[in-house]
Amino acid sequence: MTAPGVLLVMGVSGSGKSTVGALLASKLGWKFYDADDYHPEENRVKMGRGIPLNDQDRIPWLCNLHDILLRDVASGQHVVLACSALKKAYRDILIRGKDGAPLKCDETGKDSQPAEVKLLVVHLSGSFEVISGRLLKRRGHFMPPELLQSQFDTLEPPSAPENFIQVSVDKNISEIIATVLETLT
Ligand SMILES: Nc1ncnc2c1ncn2[C@@H]1O[C@H](COP(=O)(O)OP(=O)(O)O)[C@@H](O)[C@H]1O
Ligand SMILES: O=C(O)[C@H](O)[C@@H](O)[C@H](O)[C@H](O)COP(=O)(O)O
Repeated sequence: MTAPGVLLVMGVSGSGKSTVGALLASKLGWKFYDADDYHPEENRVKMGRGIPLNDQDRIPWLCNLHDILLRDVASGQHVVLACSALKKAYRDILIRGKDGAPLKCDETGKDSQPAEVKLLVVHLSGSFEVISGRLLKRRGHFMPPELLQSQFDTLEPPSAPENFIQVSVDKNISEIIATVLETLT
């Protein structure tokens, strides 16, 4: 497979995005972003109070991430992004920004290309039981485990024509990493 500009590691809270994403970035020598680090304070406070985010809360956050990805990809930087990206519309924003794919003109203004991010989505998929068990053991994180049901309710697993693979969280971390790396080669 031609390497995508960006590997998006997505899934509900506790599915392993941060752990898997950071390891993949380190193995690949790619830059790593954890989308959690880009939430505005009000989103963190809201989640910390046990209130799920809504589209209004998430869209500006995703637009900001799209801009960061586009900037990196344009400079030839490959990136791994760990981000919940629960809905297809959210993944579309990561790829194209909020308003679809604006045309990016070259200096002469003659040729243009869509300002899209080429994404391979890695969906870490698992049961409520397995993931809630992991969240209950996780310490020092702002996301309360009680919000997990809302994450499952919101989740739209990727499907064709999205460019994606689904990997079970029942595998151990090394197996997950190996599966993703095999897909990339
Ligand atoms: N495949 C796995 N097998 C066992 N434990 C895992 C696996 N993936 C993640 N974990 C553990 O589950 C917890 C949640 O993982 P984390 O990477 O924080 O998830 P997320 O970023 O999706 O919220 C962490 O304690 C992590 O060590
Ligand atoms: O879209 C969302 O509702 C948020 O992104 C939400 O998913 C949250 O940020 C993380 O799930 C918490 O962090 P972890 O995913 O690391 O638990």
